[in-house]
Amino acid sequence: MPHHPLVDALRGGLVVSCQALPGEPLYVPAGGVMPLLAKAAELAGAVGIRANSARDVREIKAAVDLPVIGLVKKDYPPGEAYITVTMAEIDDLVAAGADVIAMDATLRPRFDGVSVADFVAGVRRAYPDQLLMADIATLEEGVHAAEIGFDLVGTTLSGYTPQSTDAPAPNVELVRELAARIDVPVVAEGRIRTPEQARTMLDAGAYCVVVGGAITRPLEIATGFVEAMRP
Ligand SMILES: CC(=O)N[C@H](C=O)[C@@H](O)[C@H](O)[C@H](O)COP(=O)(O)O
Repeated sequence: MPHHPLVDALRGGLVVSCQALPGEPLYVPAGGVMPLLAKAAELAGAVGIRANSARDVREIKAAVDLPVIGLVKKDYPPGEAYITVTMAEIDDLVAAGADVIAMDATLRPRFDGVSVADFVAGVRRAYPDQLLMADIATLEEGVHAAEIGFDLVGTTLSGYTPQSTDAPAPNVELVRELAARIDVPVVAEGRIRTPEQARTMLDAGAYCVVVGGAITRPLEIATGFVEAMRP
Protein backbone atom coordinates (compact mmCIF):
# COMPACT_ATOMS: atom_id res chain seq x y z
CA MET A 1 0.00 0.00 0.00
CA PRO A 2 1.47 3.41 -0.91
CA HIS A 3 2.17 5.69 2.02
CA HIS A 4 0.74 9.13 2.58
CA PRO A 5 3.07 11.67 0.85
CA LEU A 6 4.02 13.10 4.20
CA VAL A 7 5.04 9.69 5.52
CA ASP A 8 6.92 9.13 2.26
CA ALA A 9 8.92 12.31 2.92
CA LEU A 10 10.29 10.80 6.14
CA ARG A 11 11.65 7.65 4.52
CA GLY A 12 15.29 6.95 5.30
CA GLY A 13 15.73 10.27 7.06
CA LEU A 14 16.55 11.81 10.40
CA VAL A 15 13.83 13.36 12.52
CA VAL A 16 15.22 15.60 15.26
CA SER A 17 13.30 15.74 18.51
CA CYS A 18 13.49 19.31 19.89
CA GLN A 19 12.14 19.18 23.41
CA ALA A 20 12.87 20.77 26.77
CA LEU A 21 10.75 20.22 29.85
CA PRO A 22 10.41 22.60 32.81
CA GLY A 23 13.60 22.23 34.86
CA GLU A 24 15.84 21.69 31.82
CA PRO A 25 18.29 24.48 30.88
CA LEU A 26 16.74 25.07 27.45
CA TYR A 27 13.19 25.29 28.80
CA VAL A 28 12.17 28.93 28.47
CA PRO A 29 8.56 29.70 29.46
CA ALA A 30 8.33 32.46 26.84
CA GLY A 31 9.34 30.02 24.08
CA GLY A 32 11.61 30.79 21.16
CA VAL A 33 14.36 28.23 21.82
CA MET A 34 13.05 25.04 20.20
CA PRO A 35 12.64 26.72 16.77
CA LEU A 36 16.38 27.53 16.82
CA LEU A 37 17.20 23.86 17.39
CA ALA A 38 14.73 22.93 14.67
CA LYS A 39 16.39 25.38 12.27
CA ALA A 40 19.78 23.76 12.91
CA ALA A 41 18.24 20.35 12.24
CA GLU A 42 16.72 21.60 8.99
CA LEU A 43 20.03 23.08 7.81
CA ALA A 44 21.73 19.76 8.57
CA GLY A 45 19.29 17.91 6.32
CA ALA A 46 16.81 16.45 8.78
CA VAL A 47 13.48 15.41 7.24
CA GLY A 48 11.27 16.18 10.22
CA ILE A 49 10.99 17.55 13.74
CA ARG A 50 9.37 16.08 16.84
CA ALA A 51 8.10 18.55 19.43
CA ASN A 52 6.27 18.65 22.75
CA SER A 53 3.33 21.04 23.24
CA ALA A 54 1.06 22.92 20.87
CA ARG A 55 3.09 26.07 21.55
CA ASP A 56 6.35 24.50 20.35
CA VAL A 57 4.65 22.88 17.35
CA ARG A 58 3.27 26.24 16.31
CA GLU A 59 6.59 28.05 16.75
CA ILE A 60 8.56 25.36 14.93
CA LYS A 61 6.08 25.22 12.03
CA ALA A 62 6.60 28.98 11.60
CA ALA A 63 10.39 28.63 11.61
CA VAL A 64 11.10 25.61 9.41
CA ASP A 65 9.70 24.00 6.32
CA LEU A 66 9.59 20.44 7.68
CA PRO A 67 6.82 18.14 8.87
CA VAL A 68 6.37 18.24 12.63
CA ILE A 69 5.42 15.30 14.83
CA GLY A 70 3.62 16.87 17.77
CA LEU A 71 2.84 15.47 21.19
CA VAL A 72 1.81 16.59 24.64
CA LYS A 73 3.69 15.11 27.54
CA LYS A 74 2.22 15.46 31.02
CA ASP A 75 2.93 13.92 34.38
CA TYR A 76 0.70 11.02 35.40
CA PRO A 77 1.22 8.51 38.19
CA PRO A 78 4.23 6.25 37.49
CA GLY A 79 3.35 3.36 35.21
CA GLU A 80 0.52 5.17 33.40
CA ALA A 81 0.44 6.28 29.76
CA TYR A 82 1.55 9.91 29.46
CA ILE A 83 2.09 10.98 25.84
CA THR A 84 -0.98 12.71 24.33
CA VAL A 85 -3.72 10.89 26.21
CA THR A 86 -6.65 13.33 26.03
CA MET A 87 -8.88 14.59 23.25
CA ALA A 88 -8.24 18.18 24.39
CA GLU A 89 -4.52 17.66 23.72
CA ILE A 90 -5.32 16.23 20.29
CA ASP A 91 -7.53 19.26 19.54
CA ASP A 92 -4.69 21.62 20.52
CA LEU A 93 -2.10 19.79 18.41
CA VAL A 94 -4.39 19.70 15.38
CA ALA A 95 -5.05 23.43 15.77
CA ALA A 96 -1.29 24.06 16.03
CA GLY A 97 -0.79 22.31 12.69
CA ALA A 98 0.97 19.10 13.80
CA ASP A 99 1.53 17.03 10.66
CA VAL A 100 1.66 13.85 12.72
CA ILE A 101 0.43 13.42 16.29
CA ALA A 102 2.37 11.02 18.50
CA MET A 103 0.35 9.16 21.10
CA ASP A 104 1.13 6.75 23.91
CA ALA A 105 0.18 3.35 22.55
CA THR A 106 1.60 1.25 25.36
CA LEU A 107 -0.80 -1.19 27.00
CA ARG A 108 -0.34 0.51 30.36
CA PRO A 109 -3.27 1.83 32.37
CA ARG A 110 -4.60 5.20 31.23
CA PHE A 111 -5.84 7.94 33.53
CA ASP A 112 -9.43 7.64 32.29
CA GLY A 113 -9.57 3.85 31.92
CA VAL A 114 -10.25 4.13 28.17
CA SER A 115 -8.27 1.64 26.05
CA VAL A 116 -5.79 2.97 23.52
CA ALA A 117 -7.86 1.27 20.78
CA ASP A 118 -11.00 3.18 21.81
CA PHE A 119 -9.08 6.44 22.15
CA VAL A 120 -7.59 6.10 18.66
CA ALA A 121 -11.02 5.25 17.25
CA GLY A 122 -12.36 8.48 18.79
CA VAL A 123 -9.48 10.50 17.36
CA ARG A 124 -10.12 8.96 13.93
CA ARG A 125 -13.80 9.92 14.12
CA ALA A 126 -12.93 13.50 15.05
CA TYR A 127 -10.01 13.90 12.63
CA PRO A 128 -10.18 11.27 9.86
CA ASP A 129 -7.23 12.71 7.92
CA GLN A 130 -4.82 13.22 10.81
CA LEU A 131 -1.65 11.10 10.69
CA LEU A 132 -0.98 9.29 13.97
CA MET A 133 2.22 7.81 15.37
CA ALA A 134 2.18 5.17 18.10
CA ASP A 135 4.79 5.43 20.85
CA ILE A 136 5.34 1.87 22.09
CA ALA A 137 7.77 -0.07 24.28
CA THR A 138 7.37 -3.74 23.32
CA LEU A 139 6.84 -5.95 20.27
CA GLU A 140 3.34 -6.82 21.46
CA GLU A 141 2.43 -3.14 21.75
CA GLY A 142 3.87 -2.39 18.31
CA VAL A 143 1.88 -5.18 16.66
CA HIS A 144 -1.26 -4.02 18.49
CA ALA A 145 -0.65 -0.41 17.38
CA ALA A 146 -0.39 -1.49 13.75
CA GLU A 147 -3.62 -3.49 14.10
CA ILE A 148 -5.59 -0.55 15.49
CA GLY A 149 -4.63 1.66 12.57
CA PHE A 150 -1.67 3.87 13.48
CA ASP A 151 0.20 5.32 10.48
CA LEU A 152 3.65 4.99 12.08
CA VAL A 153 4.92 2.89 14.98
CA GLY A 154 7.86 4.18 17.03
CA THR A 155 9.98 2.46 19.67
CA THR A 156 10.00 5.67 21.75
CA LEU A 157 9.11 4.10 25.08
CA SER A 158 11.35 1.03 25.05
CA GLY A 159 13.23 1.06 28.34
CA TYR A 160 10.79 3.41 30.04
CA THR A 161 7.99 1.05 31.07
CA PRO A 162 7.91 -1.76 33.66
CA GLN A 163 7.52 -4.25 30.77
CA SER A 164 10.71 -3.02 29.06
CA THR A 165 13.10 -2.00 31.84
CA ASP A 166 15.75 -4.50 30.73
CA ALA A 167 15.64 -3.46 27.05
CA PRO A 168 18.97 -2.60 25.43
CA ALA A 169 19.69 1.05 24.60
CA PRO A 170 19.05 1.63 21.80
CA ASN A 171 16.73 -1.28 21.07
CA VAL A 172 17.87 -2.44 17.63
CA GLU A 173 16.24 -5.86 18.01
CA LEU A 174 12.82 -4.35 18.70
CA VAL A 175 13.11 -2.34 15.47
CA ARG A 176 14.22 -5.43 13.56
CA GLU A 177 11.42 -7.62 14.95
CA LEU A 178 8.75 -5.00 14.41
CA ALA A 179 9.86 -4.27 10.85
CA ALA A 180 9.58 -7.99 10.11
CA ARG A 181 6.13 -8.28 11.68
CA ILE A 182 4.15 -5.19 10.60
CA ASP A 183 3.49 -3.36 7.35
CA VAL A 184 3.26 0.01 9.07
CA PRO A 185 6.49 2.07 8.89
CA VAL A 186 8.66 1.52 11.99
CA VAL A 187 10.26 4.60 13.52
CA ALA A 188 13.44 3.92 15.49
CA GLU A 189 13.33 6.27 18.47
CA GLY A 190 14.79 6.33 21.94
CA ARG A 191 18.33 6.43 23.33
CA ILE A 192 20.05 6.61 19.94
CA ARG A 193 23.29 8.37 20.79
CA THR A 194 25.56 8.17 17.72
CA PRO A 195 25.33 8.51 13.93
CA GLU A 196 26.48 4.88 13.68
CA GLN A 197 23.55 3.72 15.82
CA ALA A 198 21.16 5.69 13.60
CA ARG A 199 22.62 3.96 10.55
CA THR A 200 22.29 0.57 12.27
CA MET A 201 18.59 1.29 12.85
CA LEU A 202 18.01 1.87 9.13
CA ASP A 203 19.88 -1.35 8.33
CA ALA A 204 17.62 -3.15 10.85
CA GLY A 205 14.54 -2.03 8.91
CA ALA A 206 13.64 1.33 10.43
CA TYR A 207 11.67 3.56 8.08
CA CYS A 208 13.18 6.67 9.66
CA VAL A 209 15.08 7.53 12.83
CA VAL A 210 14.25 10.03 15.59
CA VAL A 211 17.13 11.42 17.65
CA GLY A 212 16.53 13.82 20.52
CA GLY A 213 18.85 14.26 23.48
CA ALA A 214 22.06 13.42 21.60
CA ILE A 215 21.43 16.47 19.42
CA THR A 216 19.21 18.87 21.36
CA ARG A 217 19.82 18.34 25.09
CA PRO A 218 23.14 20.03 25.97
CA LEU A 219 22.95 18.97 29.62
CA GLU A 220 22.70 15.32 28.55
CA ILE A 221 25.51 15.71 26.00
CA ALA A 222 27.89 17.48 28.39
CA THR A 223 27.13 14.96 31.15
CA GLY A 224 28.17 12.15 28.81
CA PHE A 225 31.56 13.78 28.25
CA VAL A 226 32.10 14.52 31.94
CA GLU A 227 31.24 10.94 32.93
CA ALA A 228 33.46 9.43 30.27
CA MET A 229 36.40 11.56 31.46
CA ARG A 230 36.07 10.69 35.12
CA PRO A 231 39.31 9.09 36.40
C1 LIG B 1 10.60 8.48 26.94
C2 LIG B 1 10.10 9.81 26.48
O1 LIG B 1 9.31 10.43 27.15
N1 LIG B 1 10.59 10.26 25.30
C3 LIG B 1 10.26 11.56 24.79
C4 LIG B 1 9.30 11.46 23.70
O2 LIG B 1 8.97 12.31 22.97
C5 LIG B 1 11.46 12.45 24.58
O3 LIG B 1 11.85 12.89 25.86
C6 LIG B 1 12.70 11.87 23.88
O4 LIG B 1 13.69 12.88 23.87
C7 LIG B 1 12.47 11.40 22.46
O5 LIG B 1 11.72 10.22 22.48
C8 LIG B 1 13.77 11.10 21.69
O6 LIG B 1 14.52 10.17 22.38
P1 LIG B 1 16.06 10.46 22.75
O7 LIG B 1 16.08 11.78 23.43
O8 LIG B 1 16.47 9.33 23.66
O9 LIG B 1 16.84 10.46 21.45
